[in-house]
Amino acid sequence: MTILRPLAFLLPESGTKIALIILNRPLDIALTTKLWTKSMLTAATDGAVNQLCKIFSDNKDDFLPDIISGDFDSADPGILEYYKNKNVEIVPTPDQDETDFTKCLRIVCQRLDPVKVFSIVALGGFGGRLDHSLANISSLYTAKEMSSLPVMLVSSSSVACLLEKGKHTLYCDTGLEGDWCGLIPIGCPADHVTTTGLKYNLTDQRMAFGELISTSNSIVDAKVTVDTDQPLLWTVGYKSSL
Ligand SMILES: Nc1ncnc2c1ncn2[C@@H]1O[C@H](COP(=O)(O)OP(=O)(O)OP(=O)(O)O)[C@@H](O)[C@H]1O
Ligand SMILES: Cc1ncc(C[n+]2csc(CCO)c2C)c(N)n1
Repeated sequence: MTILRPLAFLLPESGTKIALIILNRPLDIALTTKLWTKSMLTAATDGAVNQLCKIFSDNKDDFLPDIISGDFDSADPGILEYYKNKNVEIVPTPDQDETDFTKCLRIVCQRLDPVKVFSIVALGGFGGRLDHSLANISSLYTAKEMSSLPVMLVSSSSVACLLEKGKHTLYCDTGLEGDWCGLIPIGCPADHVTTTGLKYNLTDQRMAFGELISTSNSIVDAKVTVDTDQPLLWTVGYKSSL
């Protein structure tokens, strides 16, 4: 059984440290700053350095990532040079069979101390290109082979993480949960899914695209349970402040 508080990484408590991966999507200054201060390790993937420079143009030295990785087809060469001169570690990941995010996750999982970090947060998971967004979800599957830490994909209004087959207790008690959630059988159908704590619960039901997927659902109990025979994507909206 796993226990997860999916939005804990958004709380200001200093005891809950994260590893932060910045993806190449427009960044929100307030959210990025908040997550940065909670990070023990920060990594930027390729074109994400352009996004960092855009929002922190006047104070980018206060937000130097620990690692910049990628195939470097998107990062502005001048910006990359800037970070290199600031002694930021640049890790080229030229392989063209995996996305920069998957390759960055592997590096981060090798470097982080799983005792000190309670989750890996990837900022900029959705929006823009659908192929990238789907690849980012696929990376959540790959990440399960790299680390037992939860990986949270974050966009401007949604958070998503992968629930492996088995029983899960999700504490949705941060006060930041939005008014919608979803449970999606994205890799393959799940034949037996039971939930509690949701407005629309499932009772030993089959979930599959073209049959039943759970969208526009909502949390009605601070404790949500999910019992599934296949991995499911859990997604929830969040409010940017309490
Ligand atoms: N439009 C997008 N939507 C969601 N995620 C994105 C998008 N664009 C980029 N990303 C994420 O940011 C990472 C780094 O982006 P980058 O600029 O390197 O994209 P790319 O060069 O087009 O593709 P790749 O990252 O696969 O080499 C990607 O691996 C992906 O996870
Ligand atoms: C079947 C298949 N489809 C697409 C790609 C292309 N691709 C996937 S990830 C990636 C890296 C992008 O930075 C690239 C180019 C491939 N290799 N194999």
